[in-house]
Amino acid sequence: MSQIALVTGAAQGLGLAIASRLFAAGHSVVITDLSLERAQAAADRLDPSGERSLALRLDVGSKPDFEAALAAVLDRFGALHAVVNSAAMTRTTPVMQISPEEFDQVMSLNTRSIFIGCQVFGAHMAAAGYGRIINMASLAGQNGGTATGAHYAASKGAIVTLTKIFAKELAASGVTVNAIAPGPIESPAVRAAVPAERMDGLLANIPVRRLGDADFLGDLVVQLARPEAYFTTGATWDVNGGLFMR
Ligand SMILES: NC(=O)c1ccc[n+]([C@@H]2O[C@H](COP(=O)([O-])OP(=O)(O)OC[C@H]3O[C@@H](n4cnc5c(N)ncnc54)[C@H](O)[C@@H]3O)[C@@H](O)[C@H]2O)c1
Ligand SMILES: CC(C)C1=CC=C(C(=O)O)[C@@H](O)[C@H]1O
Repeated sequence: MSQIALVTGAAQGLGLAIASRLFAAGHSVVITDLSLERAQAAADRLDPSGERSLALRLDVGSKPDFEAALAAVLDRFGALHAVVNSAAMTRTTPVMQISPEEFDQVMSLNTRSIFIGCQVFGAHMAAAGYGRIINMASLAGQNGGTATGAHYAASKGAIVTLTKIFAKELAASGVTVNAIAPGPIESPAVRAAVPAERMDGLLANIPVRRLGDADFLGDLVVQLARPEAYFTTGATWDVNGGLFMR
C-alpha cells in the first residue's frame, strides 16, 4: 500500500531523519515545521522532483494550523495514513529557577501539540478506518531527565499518558497510537546541549557507551507505521542504550 506520512518539526534533527526513513521506505512525506522555508528546503533535499513530498508550515501550538495541514494533505494526496508528532521545545533552566511563564510555555507547547495532533489527525483517521500515530516522548519523561529541564521532562511524561488515552479512544477504529522514548540520540540538539569536552562524561553514563542512531528511530517509525503493526498501541518504545529499563 502506498502510504502518506506527515511529520511535525521535520526541518531538522530527528524529525528530518524520521521523514527521510519514511521516504526511503516508499512513503510520500509531508514535512512540516514552524518555518515554511526550512520545511521546503528539507523537502527539496529529500525529494528533488517533489513528486512524493509536500512542505507545510505547521505551528504545533495552533489547532487551525493542524486543520489547515490536514486539508492541504488531503487536497494533494487524498489520504493521510501516518503522523509523527515530533516537534517540541527544550529548555535547560534549573528547576528552582523556572518561572511559571517558562513552565507554561514548555508544558503547553509539548503537550498541546500531541493533544491537538492526536485529536485532529486521529479524528480523520478514525473516520477513514485506518491510521498510525507516533508521538515523540523521551527518556526524560521516564527518569526525570538530566541535562534537559524539569518542565520538558514533565511534558514528556504527559505525552506517554496522552498516548495511552488516545490509543484507547481510537483502537476500535483501526488507529494505533504509540510513543517512542529516546535517550540521547546523535543529533544537532544533543551536540548543542553537550559540549565536546562533556561528551565522554555523557557516554560513560550510557550502558552501551554510545549515542543512539537517528536512522534507527526512523526505521522504528517505519515499522510502527505498517498496517501489520496493528497489535501494538498505547505502547512506549524505549530507545535509550540501557539508561532506563522497565
Ligand atoms: N535529540 C535527542 O536526543 C532526543 C531525545 C529524546 C527525545 N527527543 C525528542 O525528539 C523530538 C525531536 O528532537 P530533535 O532533537 O530533533 O529537536 P530539534 O530541536 O533539533 O528539532 C525540533 C524541530 O521542531 C521545530 N519546532 C519547534 N517548535 C515548533 C512549533 N511550535 N511548531 C512546529 N515546529 C516546531 C523546530 O523548528 C525544529 O525543526 C522532540 O520531541 C524531542 O523532545 C530528542
Ligand atoms: C543532552 C542529553 C543528555 C539529552 C538530550 C536530549 C534529551 C531529550 O529528551 O530530548 C534527553 O533525553 C537527554 O538525554
